[in-house]
Amino acid sequence: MSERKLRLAIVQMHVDAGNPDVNYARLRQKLNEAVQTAEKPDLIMLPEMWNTGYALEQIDQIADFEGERTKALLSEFARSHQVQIIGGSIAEKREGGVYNTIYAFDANGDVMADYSKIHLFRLMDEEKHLQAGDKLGRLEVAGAEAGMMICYDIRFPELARKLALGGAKALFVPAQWPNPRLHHWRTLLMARAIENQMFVIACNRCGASGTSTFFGHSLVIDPWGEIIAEAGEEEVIVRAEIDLDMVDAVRAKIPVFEDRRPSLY
Ligand SMILES: NC(=O)CCC(=O)C(=O)O
Repeated sequence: MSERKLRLAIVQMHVDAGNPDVNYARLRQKLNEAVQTAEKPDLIMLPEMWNTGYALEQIDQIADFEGERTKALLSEFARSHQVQIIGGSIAEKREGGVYNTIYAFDANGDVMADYSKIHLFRLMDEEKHLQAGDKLGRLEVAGAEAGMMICYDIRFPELARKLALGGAKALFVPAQWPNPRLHHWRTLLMARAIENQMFVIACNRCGASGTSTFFGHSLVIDPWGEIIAEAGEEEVIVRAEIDLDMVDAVRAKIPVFEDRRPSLY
């Protein structure tokens, strides 16, 4: 397989709000399922806040301290299976409060990047319980630049554009995006892919928590805006293969980045 190709395994799973022990056990099982294929994935991706769900009233007590429990599990799994992991996001407690943080691991189990959600979602009370991050999510996959955003972040096209201008060819988006906004989810993800001519790989949770239901529909979208893979509403490992060289081909065909007029806007 060429260096620019990536086999993806996207873990669309249920999350038990307020019950980290159940979620860590479920995740371990899902990771094992993700690598039980004839062709091993190069990269596994997880959904947003999979360790605690949106149990925000108790988040201070149950968030993972400095991500230690998560890093121990994901680093060991990445190393022993020689697979990269975009560790969804977790509720992470550190100095200053609780953050909604992605840790990404290379195939040696080392943390290659981290990103804490920078736009907190008021409709789910995030701003009352979480702290916003203050840096961009950049990493390298298959020898190419890539970016990370979390859920509500996709409503901010400037952020995806900034990552694309910085060289990102793929955007990873873990989410807990509930009903009834499936139309927004699919449309915004497709728009980010088309306008930035990049792959968008989005992992949503499924199942119900309290009065919220989550529709899943994890997606892999190519730089032309075509959907390569899409889940339904149930727990599933979505598998897809992408070739990052397609980004250069699409950008050459319609040279949006050359035609920009930043002096006017
Ligand atoms: N967890 C989130 O950020 C949810 C974002 C969302 O549902 C939206 O409509 O935006």
